[in-house]
Amino acid sequence: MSPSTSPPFPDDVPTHPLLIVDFKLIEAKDTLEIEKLRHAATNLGFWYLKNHGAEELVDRMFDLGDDIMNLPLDEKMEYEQGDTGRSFGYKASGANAVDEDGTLDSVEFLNISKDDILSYPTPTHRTYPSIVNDRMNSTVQPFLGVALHVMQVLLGALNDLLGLPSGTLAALHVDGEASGSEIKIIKKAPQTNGLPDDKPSLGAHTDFGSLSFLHNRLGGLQVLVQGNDVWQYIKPIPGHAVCNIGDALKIFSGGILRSNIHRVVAPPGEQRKYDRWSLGYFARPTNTVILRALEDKSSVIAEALKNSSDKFDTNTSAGDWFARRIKYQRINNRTGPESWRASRGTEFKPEAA
Ligand SMILES: O=C(O)CCC(=O)C(=O)O
Ligand SMILES: [Fe+2]
Repeated sequence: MSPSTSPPFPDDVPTHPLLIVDFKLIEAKDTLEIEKLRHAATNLGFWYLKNHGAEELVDRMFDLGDDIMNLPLDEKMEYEQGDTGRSFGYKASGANAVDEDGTLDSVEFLNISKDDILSYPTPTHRTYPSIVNDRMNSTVQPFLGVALHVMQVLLGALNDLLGLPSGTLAALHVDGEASGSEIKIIKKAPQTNGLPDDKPSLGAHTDFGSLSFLHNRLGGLQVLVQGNDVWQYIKPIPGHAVCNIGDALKIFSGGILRSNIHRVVAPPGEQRKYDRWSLGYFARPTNTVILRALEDKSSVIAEALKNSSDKFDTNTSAGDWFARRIKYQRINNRTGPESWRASRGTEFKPEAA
């Protein structure tokens, strides 16, 4: 699993270079670094983040993931997320569609709710395998602590870039108010089902929430850059997280921030023979927050809306938006291509469906 024991990322596949943002400089309110963040968040909506302070905890979370995924399937299935649009818990490989034809996904993951971690040992939403509980204090809570700090600093910087009154975005993401925020540990075993390597193991999507903080060791994550019809890999760089903007921030910002489409395929080259792990923290707004542009709070956003045909007013709460997207990816809820369309977010273009 560690970078030293798996083959290097090949140099003959299409990759997309991301800007590297230094977290410590953002924290110190360095003007040039904040400009770099502005560029990344408004153009591709993806960037590398270095000096985030989570690296050692990420390794411990991957060890936890390994122990969880090695549990017998029937034990993991006791914690299955179900078909009602709930995200927290276990999802077996093949439980979701990756496209409108209903092709099955090939990743398994465990999602652990921020609310459940903060309220532990009292569950807010649900319980988890005992391996998670056993490492709650030593590993899960410390990782969440770093992730929440990173999110709070980045949300603060984006808040100011959008010309919002101080604390506006923070007030939409309050710890202790129920939300879809979660840690996600994903395993993709080497492809054995004869599917070609470029068949997505996790279908093309935009992220559902506000900001994502992603860690991976092997390649497989790809972005589709606007104006380009070739999917490009994001090459993992040791010690660097990948951050990206999700639908909620795109909508709050009236489209100023970009929520870009991405997917996961088999790792490239020799890496394809190895298990691929990824770990994410997904920050999402409080469930009751309505997803609409914050034009009444920022002249910058109001101005962006004037020049846009989209009014960014979904009339939907963050909780409902999130549940809908989860629910209609589930293969058990599939009636036809319309189910996949019902699971789409801001990336949805009828002509591309
Ligand atoms: O595994 C990855 O690298 C990306 C996962 C992802 O995009 C997601 O879970 O939303
Ligand atoms: Fe994603």
